[in-house]
Amino acid sequence: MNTIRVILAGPRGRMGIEALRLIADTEHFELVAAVDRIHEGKYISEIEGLPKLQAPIYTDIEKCLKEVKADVLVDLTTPEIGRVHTKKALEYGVRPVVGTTGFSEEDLQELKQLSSEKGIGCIIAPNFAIGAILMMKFSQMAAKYFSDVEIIELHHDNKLDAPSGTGLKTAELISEVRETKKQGHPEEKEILIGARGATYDGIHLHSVRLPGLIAHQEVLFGGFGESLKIRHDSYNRASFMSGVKLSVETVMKIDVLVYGLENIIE
Ligand SMILES: NC(=O)C1=CN([C@@H]2O[C@H](COP(=O)(O)OP(=O)(O)OC[C@H]3O[C@@H](n4cnc5c(N)ncnc54)[C@H](OP(=O)(O)O)[C@@H]3O)[C@@H](O)[C@H]2O)C=CC1
Ligand SMILES: O=C(O)C1=N[C@H](C(=O)O)C[C@H](O)C1
Repeated sequence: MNTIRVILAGPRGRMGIEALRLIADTEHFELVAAVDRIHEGKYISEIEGLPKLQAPIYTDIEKCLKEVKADVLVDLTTPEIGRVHTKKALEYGVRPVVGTTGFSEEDLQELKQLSSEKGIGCIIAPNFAIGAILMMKFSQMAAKYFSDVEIIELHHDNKLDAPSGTGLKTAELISEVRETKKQGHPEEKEILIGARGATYDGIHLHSVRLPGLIAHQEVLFGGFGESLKIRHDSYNRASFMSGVKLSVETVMKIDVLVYGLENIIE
């Protein structure tokens, strides 16, 4: 297999550190640079707690893309900077693999257009864990038979975006097949604003944030005298890494933007 040259944005983050380990442990991946908010001009190996990789750190994505020859940019940062990184990578012909969540519909449309104009592959994956992809697929299957559904996503309390990318993607997938309906009593009233959660196409989405959690989601379906619950739990961030690896390998073979690993894992 040819070596894939990777730039990683967000190397000191919870996901970034795990991604550095993945790159270090994968023979055909090479870390050629990292984009961080601080540590301009240093090497990853000089930063305490990070693997001993000899890759330079840049604080400016454009400078990095100009100076470093790379195939793929893996972005694990924040929506504000992640959208800039993704756009710049596409402009410089580097294929983005984006785990960062919180992009708007407009961001996705703009990036999709740029990717197709440039003919450069891009993967935006709200969740890299195989079990989470299956949870979303199974939920879409179930929604054909159960149109009453509520999503509860539970995350650690350092998460910036709500609902989670996974919760939103699940609602999108369900709404593709679900008969549109308003759930609950027609005269239902929220005594406390927000009690029924957010809604996407009439699907209620509830976000829980607690210390001790990592990433969890339940999709609850209700029918006549029965219910179905589909749950996924990530107990550590290593659970996302097989999906990151697959995405880095797959993005090299595509020339459009793919949103969601359910489109890759058949
Ligand atoms: N797709 C998936 O499967 C998963 C996606 N995620 C998503 O990945 C993203 C990162 O999550 P997580 O690792 O937990 O978050 P962290 O907050 O731990 O890491 C984010 C990192 O991005 C860095 N950062 C912020 N601004 C910039 C910038 N301007 N340039 C470069 N780096 C920057 C932060 O640096 P600093 O510390 O200095 O602020 C931090 O190191 C989130 O959007 C999250 O939702 C998370 C888990 C799984
Ligand atoms: O921030 C996180 O931690 C996670 N973010 C992603 C999301 O928003 O769905 C994926 C996973 O749930 C962990």
